[in-house]
Amino acid sequence: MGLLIDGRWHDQWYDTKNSGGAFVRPETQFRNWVRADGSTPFQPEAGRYHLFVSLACPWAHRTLILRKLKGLEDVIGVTVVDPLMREEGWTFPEPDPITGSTRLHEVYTKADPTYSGRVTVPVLWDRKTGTIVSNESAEIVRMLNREFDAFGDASLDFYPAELAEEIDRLNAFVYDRVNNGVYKAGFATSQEKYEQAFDALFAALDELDERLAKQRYLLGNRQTEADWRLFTTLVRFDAVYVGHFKCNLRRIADYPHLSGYLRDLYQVPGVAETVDFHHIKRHYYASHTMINPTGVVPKGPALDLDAPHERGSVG
Ligand SMILES: N[C@@H](CCC(=O)N[C@@H](CS)C(=O)NCC(=O)O)C(=O)O
Repeated sequence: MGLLIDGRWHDQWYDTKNSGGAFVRPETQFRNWVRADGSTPFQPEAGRYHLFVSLACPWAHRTLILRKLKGLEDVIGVTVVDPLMREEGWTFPEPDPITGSTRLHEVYTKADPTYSGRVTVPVLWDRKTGTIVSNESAEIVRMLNREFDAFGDASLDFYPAELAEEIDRLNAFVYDRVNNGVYKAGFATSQEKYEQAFDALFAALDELDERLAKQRYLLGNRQTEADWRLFTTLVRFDAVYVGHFKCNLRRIADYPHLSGYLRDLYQVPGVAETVDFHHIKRHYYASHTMINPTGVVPKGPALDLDAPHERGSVG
């Protein structure tokens, strides 16, 4: 695992020395937008854009879910990286047909030969101009939700204007405490920073569980972007974060409402196809050798996400 400095790859892990043992996620750098109104150089077109994802990564997973639900599979192509992320960072099992790269950092230096920063998934690539439009999942999902409606299912809107403010507010809370919260717990190198992240995470899960006692989804009776952003962390939680990231006060299976809510979302047609537990477990347990030096991947836990969710009558 490493990063690019002036376009050159360096194998080096996150430095937590300057932050008292806390994991601090760096800002994403490619922040352009595909816009249907022509206000940017990136117009929506079928076959023009391509996603580079890891099936293990919760941030990339958001983009795969939106692509699936919005019916954009024939419009936007996908390349999946190898589950293991080691000395060379993310790599491709065979040279990527879109850019000819064997490692994701080559995709970054094709876009910007002097790029400095981490090489992360997801990446939204523009085949026409040979560059990265965005490597920020939160913004890619917004593009997929709205800007490709000429090609996908325009009747589905996961970020409706009347709920936008509330979605943004919940997203900020869920990002800090849950999505990034599990990483802050798992990547902390001091007891204190780990415990802070752990306490904040479980207080947030308790609050979300209570909220979901009264309503089927986070914003009421319709699925929104906020649900899919929470889902990708919940679905990894019992398989990986409980053990590997030491988030073990409770499992999602122990929460009366979050557990059914997770199954409810998992059973939305098409979503289960975006979930790959082999990639998920192998990536985390075998890539983070500073946390799990043997790289041995646990066989369990037994999960039954196809069990009845009984959420239809909530709210
Ligand atoms: N803010 C980014 C974060 C993406 C991210 O951190 N992805 C992880 C995989 S789960 C990654 O590629 N990490 C590689 C690294 O940090 O070197 C987003 O949401 O798109």
